[in-house]
Amino acid sequence: MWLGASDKKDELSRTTLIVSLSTFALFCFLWVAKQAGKTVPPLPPATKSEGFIILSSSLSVLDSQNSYVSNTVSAMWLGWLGASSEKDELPRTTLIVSLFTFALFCFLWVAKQTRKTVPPLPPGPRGLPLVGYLPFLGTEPHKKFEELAGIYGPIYKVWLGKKLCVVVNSPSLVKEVVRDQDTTFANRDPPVAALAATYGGADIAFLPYGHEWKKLRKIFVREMLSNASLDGSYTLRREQLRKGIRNVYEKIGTPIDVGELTFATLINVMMSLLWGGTLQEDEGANIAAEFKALLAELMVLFAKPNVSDFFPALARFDLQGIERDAKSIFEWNERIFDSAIDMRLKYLAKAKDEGPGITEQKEDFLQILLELRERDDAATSITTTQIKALLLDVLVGGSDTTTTMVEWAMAELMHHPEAMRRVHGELTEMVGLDCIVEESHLPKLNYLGAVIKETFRLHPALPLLVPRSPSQSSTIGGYTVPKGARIMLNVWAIHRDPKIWDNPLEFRPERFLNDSGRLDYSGNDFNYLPFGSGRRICAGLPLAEKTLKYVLASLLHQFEWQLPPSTELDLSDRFGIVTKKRMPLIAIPTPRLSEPELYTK
Ligand code: HEM
Repeated sequence: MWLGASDKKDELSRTTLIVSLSTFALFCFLWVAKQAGKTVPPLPPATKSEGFIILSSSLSVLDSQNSYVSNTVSAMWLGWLGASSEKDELPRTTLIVSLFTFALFCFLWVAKQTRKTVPPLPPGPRGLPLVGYLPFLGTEPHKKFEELAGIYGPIYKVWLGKKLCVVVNSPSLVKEVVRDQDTTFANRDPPVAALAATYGGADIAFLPYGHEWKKLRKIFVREMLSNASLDGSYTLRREQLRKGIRNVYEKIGTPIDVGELTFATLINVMMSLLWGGTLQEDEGANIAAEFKALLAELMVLFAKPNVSDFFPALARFDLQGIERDAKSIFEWNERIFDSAIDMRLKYLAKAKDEGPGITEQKEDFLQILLELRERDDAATSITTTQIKALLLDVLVGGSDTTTTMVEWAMAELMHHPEAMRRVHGELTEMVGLDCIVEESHLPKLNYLGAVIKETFRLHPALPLLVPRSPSQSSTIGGYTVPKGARIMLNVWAIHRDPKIWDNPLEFRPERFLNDSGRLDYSGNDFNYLPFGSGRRICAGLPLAEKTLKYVLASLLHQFEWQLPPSTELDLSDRFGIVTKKRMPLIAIPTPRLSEPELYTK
């Protein structure tokens, strides 16, 4: 079959084989003819060249059952090859040529087989020399990637400058990445700006998979965000949220930027979880305002396409100054963290002098982390840099994402009055209009839960998750994914795939009501992945889930929200590290609750 095949790639090795076989046949013919015309010659003196030894020993193996014949034949070969008779010249040359050609054939065949076992790179659009597909990506890469999925299928590649990106668009291939080969794909591919702003990538989000990442993640999930720790910090969250609600109440009847209000509230919530009341009231307020500006700037920097990321050879020139700006944010950040740590240490020293009891109220994240720093055990103790990296993960991971989702959910509800009525109905029934929402109410708010899930489906905050990178060359969907490539899991396309979702572009929370909880945030169903999946799934998920529902339930329970007169609701988005509403949601609150005191509690 192979000899008759017309595959051009096989042509060279086929020709080589044919030449080698025919030369060998010619040699056999000449040798037999020669043997027929003479008697067996006496044994010549052995000439010990390497080739003779190999040849003789291989013949011995072939004929190991008859050592006499074997010895005789090998002796003949040795003698014949070593002889200098002119009569032997032709068959000898023929043998050498045939052996050489045969070896060449074997070499080509093995090379071809090796090539065959390495699958090709995924298909993908052709780009321009040097810049690849960068000029065609536009300002909405998530939509462009969705469009390309329609053309190239469940996996494709794009070259962005010198960076090979592989985009995975189907649940079954996402599963190959985050479940079947999760360890291999558990590295990140941090952009230059992220490295500059996160202690060189020393935080959970950007550390490569390995011991340090596992240690920090364990501390984050088991110590900082454990159920006990979250329950214990409820009063901190409640206090900050109540402050936010009071703020809204003071502006009743006037247009409010919902995103701005939520962001400010969440920064306060996160800072309170980080270091509680360490900072004085007005100092805390100043720092919260500074952080707000800092994070907003950081998000802009992270979202900017950076030449240094696409052309690593140019990174040291920092052509756009992005690394420089990220470093200056980092320094600012560093000062705030240092001062909070310093104040806490002074407080602890004072507490030690003044006797026990005073430290008990401070079970915030900073306290947990400082206690870990004091441990002698290298496996669990952490450095000051790691403390700051973890604090940063809470602030960066927790504020912009959650704010974005509050804004989207509010906007979708205002766009779908029937869904808004249902949410209000549920809140009235489960909480009542004579008291305020507490976290204990949240599990009962099923419809609001479905609204949030549907919002995540239509508007995933990170539509391509946080890119991963394989630690070794691997195969996904039958294609090679080389070590170090950037892997983007296209949650945006999966959440909008009509083969998976009925009328995917419609906002229909009901689709999550009757799924018996199958579609949750755990990342086990690869059709629905707003928080990612596998080892690298969002580390802040328990806090995110709680905070988002708590903030939304409170804003919706206590107020009706209307658009300002003669404005229209805009539901378009703007791609970024977190993909948000293009236009801020501006809405006018009016009170829903019976007693004004309920707003100032
Ligand atoms: C609505 C809110 C949030 C959303 C939508 C969100 C989404 C995500 C996503 C998609 C990832 C990447 C997962 C992957 O690669 O598979 C991620 C990672 C991460 N998130 Fe969140 N997140 C949210 C809130 C939070 C909060 C509140 C925190 C911290 C308290 C947080 C901390 C982190 C960290 C540390 C990582 C990196 C995990 C790792 O690489 O191991 N996130 N998040």
